[in-house]
Amino acid sequence: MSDPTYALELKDLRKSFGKTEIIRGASLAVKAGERVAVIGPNGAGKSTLFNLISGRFAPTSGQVLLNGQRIDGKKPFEINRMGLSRSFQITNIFPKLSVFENLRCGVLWSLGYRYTFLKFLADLDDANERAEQLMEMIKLHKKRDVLAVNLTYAEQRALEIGITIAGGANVILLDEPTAGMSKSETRRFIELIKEVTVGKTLLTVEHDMGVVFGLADRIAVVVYGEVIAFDTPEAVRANQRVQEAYLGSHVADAQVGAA
Ligand SMILES: Nc1ncnc2c1ncn2[C@@H]1O[C@H](COP(=O)(O)OP(=O)(O)OP(=O)(O)O)[C@@H](O)[C@H]1O
Repeated sequence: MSDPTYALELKDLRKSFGKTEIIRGASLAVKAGERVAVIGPNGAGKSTLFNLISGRFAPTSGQVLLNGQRIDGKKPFEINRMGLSRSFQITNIFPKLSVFENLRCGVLWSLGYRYTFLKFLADLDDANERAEQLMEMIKLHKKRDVLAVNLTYAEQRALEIGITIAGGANVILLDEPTAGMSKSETRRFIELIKEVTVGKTLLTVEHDMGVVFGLADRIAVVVYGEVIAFDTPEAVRANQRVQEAYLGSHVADAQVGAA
């Protein structure tokens, strides 16, 4: 039976590419409103998990449930309309449109096939209003008419988050949201992510341990295609199996030390 108290559930999820099994029975149950960081060594399968959740890949077996409903095997846009939105490491903003226009496109796109042309005209006011609200939330209201191409890198990432949340999805997937940012930009950005995802369920793939410990209520540790631990940052830090499998590496030690 599915449990709608979980915003997102993975049940014995498996994915093979050719003969190689990359995701090997991953299970995870994320409560509504939780912020979860997915960590693990390079090649552990974090991006593949995100691709399975967002519908880019269909699993070989197992289930993915969004708010208690099966979504495995559905198309990305169907999953999006059911309430899950993903932003990519590769930016998906329109460079030649302004901040406002980018957000409005995000809002209108999320309305999808649900409206006819007449309804579209009626919705336009709502979409404008929602785009203005989003602009305030991501603190780009002073850049309203600036073309996205002319924003700083950090501003572009903020815009991308605005587009990701534009449709009002309640489960948000962010792939390395602070990649490429300076330390001070990263600190500000973590606060921004926290603010704009209040009341939503957040999953991030993250390499930066400072971000992980600053953002996550719980951490899912993926090693060799399985979730070997899912617990609070403190408990994960103290977990023997995690230390052996992942945090024991020199690089991770240095990262955790810096956190
Ligand atoms: N489309 C694909 N076809 C074949 N193999 C793939 C495909 N996508 C991923 N893989 C393989 O699956 C494994 C896991 O990759 P994945 O990108 O999910 O790991 P990751 O944990 O996100 O790694 P990183 O931290 O380096 O981004 C890798 O060995 C990768 O080569």
